[in-house]
Amino acid sequence: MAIELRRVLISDEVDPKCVEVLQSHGIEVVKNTKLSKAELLTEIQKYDGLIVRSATKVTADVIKAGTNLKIIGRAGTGVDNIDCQAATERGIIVMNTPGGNTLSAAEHTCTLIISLTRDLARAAQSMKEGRWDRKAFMGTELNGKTLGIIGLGRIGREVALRMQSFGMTTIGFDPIIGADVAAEFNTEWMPLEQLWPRVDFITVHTPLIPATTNLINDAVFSKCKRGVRVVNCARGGIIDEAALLRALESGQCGGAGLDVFVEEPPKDLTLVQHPKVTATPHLGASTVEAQSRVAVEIAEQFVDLAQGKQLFGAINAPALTNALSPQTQPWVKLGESLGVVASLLTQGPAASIQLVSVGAELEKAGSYLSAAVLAGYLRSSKAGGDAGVSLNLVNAPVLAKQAGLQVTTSSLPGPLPGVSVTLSTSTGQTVQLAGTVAGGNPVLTSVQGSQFTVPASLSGPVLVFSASPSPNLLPSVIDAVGKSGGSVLGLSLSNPVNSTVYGVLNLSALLSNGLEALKKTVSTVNQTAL
Ligand SMILES: NC(=O)C1=CN([C@@H]2O[C@H](COP(=O)(O)OP(=O)(O)OC[C@H]3O[C@@H](n4cnc5c(N)ncnc54)[C@H](O)[C@@H]3O)[C@@H](O)[C@H]2O)C=CC1
Ligand SMILES: O=C(O)C(=O)COP(=O)(O)O
Repeated sequence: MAIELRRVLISDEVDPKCVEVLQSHGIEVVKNTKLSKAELLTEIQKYDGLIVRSATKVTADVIKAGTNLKIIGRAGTGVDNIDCQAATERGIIVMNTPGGNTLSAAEHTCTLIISLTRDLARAAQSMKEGRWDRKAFMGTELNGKTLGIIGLGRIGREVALRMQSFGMTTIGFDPIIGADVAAEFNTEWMPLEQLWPRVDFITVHTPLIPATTNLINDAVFSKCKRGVRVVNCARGGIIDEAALLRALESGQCGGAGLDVFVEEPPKDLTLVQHPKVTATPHLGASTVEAQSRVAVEIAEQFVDLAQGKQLFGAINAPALTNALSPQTQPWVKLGESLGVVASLLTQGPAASIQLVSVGAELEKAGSYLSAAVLAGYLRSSKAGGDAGVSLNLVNAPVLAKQAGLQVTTSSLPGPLPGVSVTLSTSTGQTVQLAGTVAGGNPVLTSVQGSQFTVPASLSGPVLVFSASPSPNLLPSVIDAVGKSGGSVLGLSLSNPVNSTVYGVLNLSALLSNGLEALKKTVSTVNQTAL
């Protein structure tokens, strides 16, 4: 499945290679780093894709204004400047380039740690001012000191390896990376409470999330050795700025290296101008190499998606990850169609959907199949999302969850691949559908356990009905379709179950004269374009 990407806006200072790669694949690119918020709100609707660094704030109103937006790319790591929840709800993919700037951020962190031990910035400044003040700048060695690393992900571990070469002992904490993995980069994992009293330096390498906001605060400083030094090259706010200032003033904190701030650029310069602070203006990723890498990576990730090759770096579209290949496309279409048919055969909101995939080919397909069923169901029943938001594999799972729909998926072995969907409504109605892909096209094989003698094609305009079995049923239905202004391209009828048969008619076009004539012939009838 390719995502149509005709025009992309780059609104932050991204390396020119990004433009080159996109343009060389026929994607029109506008780079404008001077847009005000108001201008961005009007401009954004012209674009299918947006590429940013950390400066552009991609807020919910920008996302809502981006009525054609399909993808937001972050040429870098942190996506806290993008309202990912709003993007997900509108079915917009958010992707970053994890790893492209890791080494630069790690090197910058090490630079700040080393600078702090020798008060490098102030010493250099004093010489520029004509002084030769050797007594004022007595440093400390790193050798033999302990570095506490909070967040042992990509950057944290590179910092560990580099600082070990200065003779530092590295200890760290991460809720996901365990002691065994930490040991691989010679770092002793320990709970925070054990870590605080042991460290001479602390460096943070986590995302800014509720659990890490103000992670280093007054209470933490009080548990550390007097004179502990801290570095934040991750996100402003992981170290409580007010608490840091208090600790610097009291001497509990001996120095801070700050690359990031709660407000960027900071209006209040008290911390930045503090003599014990070495501050840089969010330069962690600002190297020629990192910028070149992230620019090319984000552009290539966009191109891969536009060409339907692969989805890499997406942070909000788990269902899409395995759904892009040409082989999976008919299955996605089947899932959507089953969702639509389920909505046509039920009234009232769905309470639960159970999806069972059959066969080894579909063993790992549960996530995109269920997302496809939900997208089809929600689209058809108009049960999820704002009007005007198109439902897709990105937003359907989250909108279904918001609507309180319980979704379960499982897989069964079987010689022939297939999908079965059981949908129950809050009023106790249940519909069970099964389908498969035949000749590359989605088909319905049964309704309520009753098999179609010939599987019903789930493509194009269809009419779905239920009726009491009777020898005259088919002639009457075909006659009624004719009276309603339509012509029948194909027709499939299920075996009777509980004195009901189900039928799918493939039409040349949706019936323009409505369904009144048919309603006289069958029990329930609906039409839709699949
Ligand atoms: N200053 C700059 O220019 C740059 C800053 N960054 C920032 O650096 C940070 C780290 O980036 P990466 O290492 O690439 O991310 P990562 O995702 O590889 O690692 C982050 C780690 O933090 C851990 N973590 C999450 N919650 C935690 C908690 N409560 N306590 C301890 N650890 C926790 C995660 O489990 C994960 O292992 C991010 O905030 C990113 O935005 C990244 C690149 C450049
Ligand atoms: O990648 C990140 O998380 C960064 O913080 C880098 O930010 P930047 O692209 O330099 O604005």
